[in-house]
Amino acid sequence: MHIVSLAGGIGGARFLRGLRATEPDASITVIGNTGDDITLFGLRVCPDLDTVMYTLGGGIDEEQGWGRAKETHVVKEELAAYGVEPQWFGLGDRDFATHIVRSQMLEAGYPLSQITQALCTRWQPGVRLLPMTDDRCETHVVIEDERGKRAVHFQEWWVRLRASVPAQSFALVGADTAKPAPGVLEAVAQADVVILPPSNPVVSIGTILQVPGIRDALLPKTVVGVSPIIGGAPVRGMADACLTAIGVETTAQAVLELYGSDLIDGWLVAEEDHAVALDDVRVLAGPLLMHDRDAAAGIARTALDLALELAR
Ligand SMILES: O=c1nc2n(C[C@H](O)[C@H](O)[C@H](O)CO)c3cc(O)ccc3cc-2c(=O)[nH]1
Repeated sequence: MHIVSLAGGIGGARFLRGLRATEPDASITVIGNTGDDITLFGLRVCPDLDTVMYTLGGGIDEEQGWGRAKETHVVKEELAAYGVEPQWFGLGDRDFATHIVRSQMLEAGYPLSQITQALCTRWQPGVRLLPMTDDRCETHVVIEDERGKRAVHFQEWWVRLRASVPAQSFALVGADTAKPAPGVLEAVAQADVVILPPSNPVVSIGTILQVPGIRDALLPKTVVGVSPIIGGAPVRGMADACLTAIGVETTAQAVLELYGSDLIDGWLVAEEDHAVALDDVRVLAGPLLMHDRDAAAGIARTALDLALELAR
């Protein structure tokens, strides 16, 4: 069986760990969000690809959900001692090594997809991890603060500002000319089913769907999504701030409508959202909180079973 999944960071990675556990013999291709990528200190950082890679590879800081386990921060402290900005983004020493390898390979001319494959040789995530695109494509956020109306990089809004300044809009800079990375459209064409984890519907899944060609390739497929919203609040993260910015309510119903019934065939919601309904979409209610690995595997199992049933 071949499963394709789209994924952002922490929620997507934990869901994928559950998917891999519940269906260990399946071939799973993960199309990762690279809209969060940022260049810092001359190094290319790909937070969502790394979160998936470390989580599935056993190297993640489990409590934090991102970055490396047993991390130290000597380089960060040394950079701060030189007064080098930004100091609001926490790169650890072990994590720095990943960004150094990636940046060296980019400098040598390798595309991000091949670099990600090379990094995964070490981590053996048990899935094929592909960036959504090899092209540079970054999410910027239009905000208005005491410095006026301006666009900041997504990470500045997310990490430094903690989404406290309302986003007026998001712009995926480079999206118009971006192409899906090699292997992305082929994997989708070969997929038996497609699963959308409970990742951020705007700046993770929504970003991947903006890469020209990806959404269209998914339309004829059986796609099951797991709602990232439970009872009017995000399962984790600040998805509500992102949804509000694009004029969408923070409800499982509104996110389903945002994705659209042309894309979604099955929609998994929490018990309290059992009333969610949309023509041509099979809605299933069940436990949706990923308390631990078993819970994540259970949710992934339900999503996969629904997808397999709908694909029949
Ligand atoms: O809240 C934070 N999130 C950090 N994240 C998470 C990241 O900003 C976001 O959660 C994702 O981009 C959203 O999916 C990191 C992820 C990495 O791979 C590497 C470094 C960081 C650093 C931070 C950080 O300092 N603060």
